[in-house]
Amino acid sequence: MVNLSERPRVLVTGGAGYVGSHVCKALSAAGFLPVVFDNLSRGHRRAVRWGPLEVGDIRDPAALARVLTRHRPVGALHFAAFAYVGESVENPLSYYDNNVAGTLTLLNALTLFKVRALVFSSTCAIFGQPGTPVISEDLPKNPINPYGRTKLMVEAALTDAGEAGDLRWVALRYFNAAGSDPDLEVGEDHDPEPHLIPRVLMAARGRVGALDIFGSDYPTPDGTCLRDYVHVCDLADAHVAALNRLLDGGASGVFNLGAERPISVLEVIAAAERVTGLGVPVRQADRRPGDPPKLVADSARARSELDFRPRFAAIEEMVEHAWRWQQTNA
Ligand SMILES: NC(=O)c1ccc[n+]([C@@H]2O[C@H](COP(=O)([O-])OP(=O)(O)OC[C@H]3O[C@@H](n4cnc5c(N)ncnc54)[C@H](O)[C@@H]3O)[C@@H](O)[C@H]2O)c1
Ligand SMILES: O=c1ccn([C@@H]2O[C@H](COP(=O)(O)OP(=O)(O)O[C@H]3O[C@H](CO)[C@@H](O)[C@H](O)[C@H]3O)[C@@H](O)[C@H]2O)c(=O)[nH]1
Repeated sequence: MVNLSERPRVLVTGGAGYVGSHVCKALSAAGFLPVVFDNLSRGHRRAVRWGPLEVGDIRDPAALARVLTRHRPVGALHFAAFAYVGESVENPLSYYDNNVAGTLTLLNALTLFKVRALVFSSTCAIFGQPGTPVISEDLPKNPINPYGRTKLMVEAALTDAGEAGDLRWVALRYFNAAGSDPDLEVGEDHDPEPHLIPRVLMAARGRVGALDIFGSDYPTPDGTCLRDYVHVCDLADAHVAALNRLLDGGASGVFNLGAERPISVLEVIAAAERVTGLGVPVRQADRRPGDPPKLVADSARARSELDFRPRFAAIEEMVEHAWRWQQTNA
């Protein structure tokens, strides 16, 4: 029997949230003890299942110092942030405060406690609308919403801090996280829920009214936005690989993580209708400010350096796992 307290501890900010909770499960399976640090503003106590929960805010240096003193982690994974494109356009200062100022406070605490390995949740929203068929790491970064700008600022801070000191870091730029744990131990649980796939499923079940399709006049084949939906469990595996790379002495780096397929809003709706056997009521709506028409990853670098090979690349699998989770939990 493995003694949990002897496992190497890793700090997981935002580990009570959607992506963070799935990563905690993968970290635990890989032999780590995830110590979740979360203010529960958007996460859930019940999603913290594989290690202790420390309730606190990344903008609070004293709370961070207490947790780092108590647990002495070998590395950190940083998910805590606000993460909604539309909300960031409406309330940008809260995004700069939480995502930029909060991360700087965390970085100072990690430096003080000599935690030198950090995996950061970045996003494809840092690119803006590059206009190329797929997005590789080195394309120009011109974010078109405050959310993307906050994440790009953090990448700049990490680059500079890494060059000036001992910090080694990996920024994982996810495209659209989707699906949920097929064992149904954790899932996507936001209130209110802004994301497309859960909202489509809620509309199918009659839990919300008709689904608003934000824009039908984009320069895309069916006029709706194209996104690259990537299964949250595949993202979780990439985090474990990135952490191990850093703990093994590997170099800092940035990686784009997607399933490398463009899927439109209408295609998500069609997949949901196939999976559920239900019709999804829809309504044409205006474009949502801040939305680029198309975001699709080139994940070749992650494939070669992190052995990133999505297990659940089909949109139907992502929708099916999200559907099973919703039916049992919401
Ligand atoms: N979901 C996606 O498609 C996606 C895509 C790209 C990047 N990301 C990034 O991944 C990370 C996780 O996203 P998510 O979808 O799981 O979001 P989420 O809202 O489900 O999880 C974020 C967690 O962080 C916590 N948190 C927020 N501010 C905090 C603070 N100041 N102090 C402590 N805890 C705080 C919340 O309570 C929540 O549990 C975010 O950094 C997000 O920007 C997400
Ligand atoms: O009710 C809805 C909800 C969404 N959409 C559209 O569906 C697409 C996907 O939207 P959503 O699920 O809200 O995801 P994004 O706005 O693409 O943002 C997610 O994906 C980004 C990467 O693309 C991450 O950085 C963000 O954290 C994450 O929230 C977009 O074109 C939206 O306009 C609708 O048409 N109707």
